[in-house]
Amino acid sequence: MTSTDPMVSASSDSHGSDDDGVVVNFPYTATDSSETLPGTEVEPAPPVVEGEIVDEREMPDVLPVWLSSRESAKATVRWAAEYGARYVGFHVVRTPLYTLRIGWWALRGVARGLCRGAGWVTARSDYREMLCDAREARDWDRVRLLKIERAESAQHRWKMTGISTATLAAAATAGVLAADIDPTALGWSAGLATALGAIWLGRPTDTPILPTGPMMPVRMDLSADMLTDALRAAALVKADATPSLVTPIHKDGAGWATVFDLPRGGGKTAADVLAKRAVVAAELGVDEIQVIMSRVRAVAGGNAGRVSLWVADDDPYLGAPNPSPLLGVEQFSVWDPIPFGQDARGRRIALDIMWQSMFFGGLPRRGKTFAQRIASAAAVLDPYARHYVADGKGGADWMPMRGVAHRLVLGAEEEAIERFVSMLDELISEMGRRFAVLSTLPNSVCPEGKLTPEIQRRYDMPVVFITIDELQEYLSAMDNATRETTVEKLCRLARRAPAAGFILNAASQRPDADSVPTKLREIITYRYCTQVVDRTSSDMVLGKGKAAQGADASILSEDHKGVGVLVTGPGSFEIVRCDYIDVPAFAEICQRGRELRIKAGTLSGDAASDPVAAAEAAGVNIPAVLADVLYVMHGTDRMHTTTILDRLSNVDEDRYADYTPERLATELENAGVSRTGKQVKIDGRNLAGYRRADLEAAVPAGATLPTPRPPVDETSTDSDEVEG
Ligand SMILES: Nc1ncnc2c1ncn2[C@@H]1O[C@H](COP(=O)(O)OP(=O)(O)OP(=O)(O)O)[C@@H](O)[C@H]1O
Repeated sequence: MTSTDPMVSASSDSHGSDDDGVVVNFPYTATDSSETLPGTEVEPAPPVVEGEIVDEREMPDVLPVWLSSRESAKATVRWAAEYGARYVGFHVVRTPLYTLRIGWWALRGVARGLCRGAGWVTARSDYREMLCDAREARDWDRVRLLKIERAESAQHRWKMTGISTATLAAAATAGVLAADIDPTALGWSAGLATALGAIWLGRPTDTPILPTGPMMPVRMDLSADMLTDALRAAALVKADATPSLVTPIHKDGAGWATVFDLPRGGGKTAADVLAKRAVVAAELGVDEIQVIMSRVRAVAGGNAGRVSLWVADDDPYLGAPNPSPLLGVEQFSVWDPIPFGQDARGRRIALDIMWQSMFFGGLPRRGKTFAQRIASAAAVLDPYARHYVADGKGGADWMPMRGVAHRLVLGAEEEAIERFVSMLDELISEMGRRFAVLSTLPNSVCPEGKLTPEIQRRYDMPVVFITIDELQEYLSAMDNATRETTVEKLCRLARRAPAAGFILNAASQRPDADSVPTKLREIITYRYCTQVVDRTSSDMVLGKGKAAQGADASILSEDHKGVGVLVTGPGSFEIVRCDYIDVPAFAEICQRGRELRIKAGTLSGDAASDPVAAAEAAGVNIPAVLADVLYVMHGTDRMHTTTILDRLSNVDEDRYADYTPERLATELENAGVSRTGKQVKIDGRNLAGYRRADLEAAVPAGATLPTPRPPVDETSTDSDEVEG
């Protein structure tokens, strides 16, 4: 997978039990992958660098490990600088304590110096000891001899002391007179020398002058012993065995990295290590979110017992949101990888979405919709992508799509469900038409039986982007039979339609079997899960057995907004911090997408006839309540007031929660709406409500709808059996 946009230098890592095609997190392994990961951009890994070689087949490199890449060198220098600053700060704070301690040493040194005075004390104690010994032995000759020697040596010491003192005094005087040395400076120097000498004499021999203390700038310092202990505690390595470090443990970015082999004879595999991430993390004294592990496969020189480990200094998924690179892009092609987010080390993850389908799940308010919107936003910037959008909640999340979506279905009431189902039918018809056309094309034009960018334009087959948010709202509101056929239709769209240029992008909140039908999930190729409560829920979104392989979204916390586990293949996954596109930014992207479509003549369907989108594009000011009511009435000619109020609350609870029918009527009247009738009949029920035409009539003049594009041959066939 390649990126055409230089901004999108994408990569994807894997921690799975079989990292097909992704770069393992350890940057010193060249290609830790066995095959190309479908859809994730692989950043070319730096060459293998071995510090202390365990593998005899490889020669040691000249440079140390930390100099093997610019990132590693920069990280090490940054770490050293931070360490240095902490070290200095640590001692500066303790300066008063050091002053007191050194003062005490000096006093003690002076006392010792005075007492011992150039060996007098020692000489006297030695003499006494020898004299005692001689007396005890009644060796009177020796006693006499010692006394004579003592007198002589005392004479000698006095003489030497006198000579030394006289010499020092003469030298000082000569220095002062001849060399014009300032006597004060001399005095200070002598004082300083004396003080230093005293400190030296008074210092306890077992105490260093500057103590070492707990001043590491990072929260985690990985050592070989710590790693071995952790693996032993996790029962991955026996008590008498040790893992072999393939690369030495070293600082790598905001963490510590190594590649290690499990010892033979222990009966454990790299997959066992990945499955015990939480235990390894606990034993290392960090959160499991900080432990990034992956297998190193044979293609990268690895084996079934080789693990690449990176332990982050801190939680790598927190911090200010990362704005999406799409915000600054004028136009985008869905045939290119979509910038999606970043991995733990800040490396870009891009998704190649052609021929894929996507599913997003997880607990509410963790960033599911935001993540789902990234792919849709990229496709909005492609004027040759046609959007079908269904939002079961009918909130404000997808409101900006009104200006670009060929079909837009909001809410999950009975009538909305009907429109949702007919949208799926329309898509399946279109899929059939496309396969019928593709099957007639010569091999030279359609070599793989799939859509190509050329076929896309020549045969009017825009890439179809199907966004379904809050899928559970639709499925849970349906009767069993309808649910079953709907799931079947979705499965057909996810399984067959990608070859015809259909990309399904669905999201569901509740990770249960009804909301995430297993047979649909298993067909979907990319699955993304934000925080969930347990491993079972995580598996519900990501696939059976994924948590056991390490792809476990229950390790995420409430603070991990916009962070999720992305599964991109049978054995590949990554924890991704998604790029950030909020609703205003998404609205700008949709505005741009609309302009691109008008220019390319591809604006179609609902968006082409939406008066509010046209007015907004023309810069005409529309009262917010009028725009919002028209939005919630999207696709319907009339609506009961109660339904409008419910839907308005979904769009903006703060604004509309207190609205009563009377208040709504007043606000709309103030916005220029004149009702041709106050009652509307829907499904035989005649209640207070509004007609869409009355509201549209109130949209200020000046909003011109774009010229409709030339009619497209909509001939469709129900046959979708011609596979790509
Ligand atoms: N990539 C991100 N970076 C930082 N914060 C984010 C990111 N994505 C989402 N958030 C934050 O998380 C909040 C919830 O996001 P979102 O609406 O997508 O949640 P959700 O899971 O779809 O919730 P629900 O199921 O209720 O619709 C957002 O309002 C935003 O503040």
